[in-house]
Amino acid sequence: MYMVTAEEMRQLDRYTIDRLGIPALTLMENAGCAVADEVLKLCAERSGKSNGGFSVGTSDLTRGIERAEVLGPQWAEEVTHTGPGDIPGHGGVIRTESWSQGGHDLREREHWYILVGKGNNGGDGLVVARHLTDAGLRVTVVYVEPPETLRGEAAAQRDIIAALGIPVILYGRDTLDLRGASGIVDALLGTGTQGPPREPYASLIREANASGVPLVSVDVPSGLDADTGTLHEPCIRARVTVCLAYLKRGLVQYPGAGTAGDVVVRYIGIPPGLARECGVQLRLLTRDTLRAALDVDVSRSRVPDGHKGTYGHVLVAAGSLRMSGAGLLAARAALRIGSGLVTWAVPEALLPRVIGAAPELMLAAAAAGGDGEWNADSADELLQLAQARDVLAVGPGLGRFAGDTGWLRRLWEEYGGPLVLDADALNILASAGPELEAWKPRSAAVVLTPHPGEMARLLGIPTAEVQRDRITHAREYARTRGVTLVLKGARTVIACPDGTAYVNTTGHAGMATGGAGDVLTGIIAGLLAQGLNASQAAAFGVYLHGAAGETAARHRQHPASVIAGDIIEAL
Ligand SMILES: NC(=O)C1=CN([C@@H]2O[C@H](COP(=O)(O)OP(=O)(O)OC[C@H]3O[C@@H](n4cnc5c(N)ncnc54)[C@H](O)[C@@H]3O)[C@@H](O)[C@H]2O)[C@@H](O)CC1
Ligand SMILES: [K+]
Repeated sequence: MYMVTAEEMRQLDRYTIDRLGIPALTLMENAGCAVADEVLKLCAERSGKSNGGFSVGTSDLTRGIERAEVLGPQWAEEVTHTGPGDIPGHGGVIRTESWSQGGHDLREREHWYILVGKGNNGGDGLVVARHLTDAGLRVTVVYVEPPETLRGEAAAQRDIIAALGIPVILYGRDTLDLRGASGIVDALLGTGTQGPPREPYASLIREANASGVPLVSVDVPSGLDADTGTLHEPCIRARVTVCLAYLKRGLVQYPGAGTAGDVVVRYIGIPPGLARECGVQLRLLTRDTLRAALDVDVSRSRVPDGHKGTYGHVLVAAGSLRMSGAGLLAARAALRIGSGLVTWAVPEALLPRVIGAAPELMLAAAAAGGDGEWNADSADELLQLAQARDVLAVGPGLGRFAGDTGWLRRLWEEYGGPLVLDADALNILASAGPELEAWKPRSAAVVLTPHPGEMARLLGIPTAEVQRDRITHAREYARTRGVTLVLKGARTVIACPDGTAYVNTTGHAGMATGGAGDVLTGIIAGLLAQGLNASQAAAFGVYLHGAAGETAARHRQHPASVIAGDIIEAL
């Protein structure tokens, strides 16, 4: 599934309207219909009729066109049998699907307020108001600005609402108490928002949040930066966000993801493939994306006559006296993900202490010096060890590194296979600063796996700035440095040198635990060793890491109890 910025969405809208000739009013109609459908589902869930929704012909992609799920006796479609379909000459079934959900009951129970802004988001809201009225709900439209100020398609919708006699009030002039509502549709601000909501929008958003009533946002919660996920003050806290046509980036990145509630992306008539044609390169990372966009064999089939050489040999250079566990976790994860062989290189003095820690691992001593720490002399030994290995992973638990950037530069320039850099290796890379420009470009892949703090050091900016727009920073770095970059944290971003990028959704907050990152390094290295390219290994590795964390949480019965070793065991 593609993810777009507000500007990309505007271009896709314009293309659909101007070049394909689909009228803007049609898109707005579909949008409003889709949102009304989601509101009705919420009503049905609330009344206990939770085994379905009700949809009109503008149905979404996943469920196909012209679906009608039956919600209960008074919602049922009428079916007239005109004869068995298999007897020639007898017609088929006549089925009438009524949008009206009917019943006095519903009107008594459901009174929805539709908060309408001045732009097209408000226009969508007016379509919702009409459809909910037709479905039998009690509806009140709340204009935040005088209705005369609406323009274009939104003005056309305003006139229809007036012609139908649907009750409207003007915020600030008429009395409004949202607390009595059964639900609120937030159609105040969409992708056309500039900066924090101004008055009177801001006050109305605060009132809606304070009402305690379930909120359904149209496209994005009003007050959310659709591109970055930054929350302006104030911002709607939605129960459900019905996102139109394509997922907006801000709904997937925190803190935006935390204020959007359940996000439903609905088809509104814009061809789904248009995003690709228009050059959108950002996708949500799902099994489908892995299969279709990244060509990953998610079933992980193995050749029947394979041997350990078939599945690659990883060299992990990680761990030091005080942080040997980081190295062990990375190396064990590389094994568990299916590498044929894994060699774990440690400083010589550490070797006797880790023998037997994981009998499946091969061990190697590097960085002689007697203090159990890494030093600059180890470059030769590592390069020699790496020659016969398919992947080199460096970084977890290196600790104090007694040397300068020259050590890493040698591994970078002289090792010919894929390189995975994490943790302390990233700090060495960051300290290289602009000198990095002079490093010989690698022909084999580099995968960097920074957490936000490490990313901030790589970029020389504050961590908060990285977090403010994770997608943009990750993509910029990957493109300019020619590396595959995994920016860790909730909703990990995977950015590739060609500009494509993915946002992961697997995993949970319980994975914020010591060593989880080391496990990811091992997973990615292990996938590279098995022949996946850097984008595949990074994306699939992140996806599997999160999915394994979910399995571990179920096993432990609480996410907080998951520790890094559990993630390895759950792989
Ligand atoms: N363009 C299209 O073809 C379609 C657009 N759609 C809807 O249209 C929305 C985008 O519509 P618009 O571009 O009209 O923009 P919006 O409706 O998001 O908002 C624009 C209006 O809000 C005002 N505004 C902007 N920032 C503000 C702030 N911080 N405080 C107070 N007022 C502010 C502007 O003056 C403008 O009048 C989408 O989110 C979606 O809901 C859908 O109808 C589908 C089709
Ligand atoms: K909105």
